[in-house]
Amino acid sequence: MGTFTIATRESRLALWQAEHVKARLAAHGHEVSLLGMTTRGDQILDRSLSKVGGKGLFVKELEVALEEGRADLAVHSLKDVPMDLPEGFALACVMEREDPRDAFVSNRYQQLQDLPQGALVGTSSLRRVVLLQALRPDLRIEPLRGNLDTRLRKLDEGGYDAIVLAAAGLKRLGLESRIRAVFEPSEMLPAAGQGALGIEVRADHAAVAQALSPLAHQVTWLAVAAERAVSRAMGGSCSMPLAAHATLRGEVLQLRGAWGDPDQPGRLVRAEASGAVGSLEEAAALGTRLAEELRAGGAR
Ligand SMILES: NCc1[nH]cc(CCC(=O)O)c1CC(=O)O
Repeated sequence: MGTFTIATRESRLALWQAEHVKARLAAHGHEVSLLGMTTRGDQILDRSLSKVGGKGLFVKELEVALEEGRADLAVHSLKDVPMDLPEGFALACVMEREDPRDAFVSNRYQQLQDLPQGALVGTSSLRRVVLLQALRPDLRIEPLRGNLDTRLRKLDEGGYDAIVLAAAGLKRLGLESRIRAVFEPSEMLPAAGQGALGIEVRADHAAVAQALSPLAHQVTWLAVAAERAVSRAMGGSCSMPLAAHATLRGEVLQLRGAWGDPDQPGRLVRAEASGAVGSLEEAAALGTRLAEELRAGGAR
């Protein structure tokens, strides 16, 4: 049995996720402690993330802690993890996915369709912006940043008619009652990896990788391998409005993707691909194929 330290951001959601992994490892007889830290992504709250450096901002400080041996593993929302980890790091485990869908949150309206003409919706995700514009071109969409509690507070203070958040984060924090409606993936396709947790380790740290193996969820891993391959092949970052979502039916992975044109609001390219997959490599190949179809449809 091992003794491990988890590097974690200190937002309520990050701490929930780290505690979740801690409990799972403890149930397998390991001794686990947490090392909380603040990342650049947590500090920069005034600018859109896509303008200041993207996904890596939430991950870098945690990787430094792993590198220096102050921690053995870092728990991430997979959605926030760059497609290619830096040399020397590995994604050792993908855990079972929570609800991957986006949620409509409002204090006055039950669903998107109920919003009046020109209503104000808060989100800073370019993916959500382009998908919302496709559903409701009349809406005014304004940036909304900060951790979950901050975003909900800004809604409650009257800054927006509605906001869109990942259902997974709300459910994990016991805030499910804030969800007025969930968007089905057919109307608002989730981001690659949304709702799944990924655990990063130093690539040479075999003991922790072994301890993590019983926590892995193969069905989720196959799905997110395909989704992340779409992002990788598209050169995806959070400055690209890109969605990718896969579900496994038996052996067949069904993958959908959508790309929004930042220069042409409302224009969306969609593609679908499916195939039997038995390995992460095959799942990733399906994602690469889907990216080719998006490109063939005009995505850049
Ligand atoms: N980009 C922020 C982020 N990263 C992970 C989650 C929670 C959902 C998840 O685990 O995918 C959220 C909040 C949100 O998108 O509303």
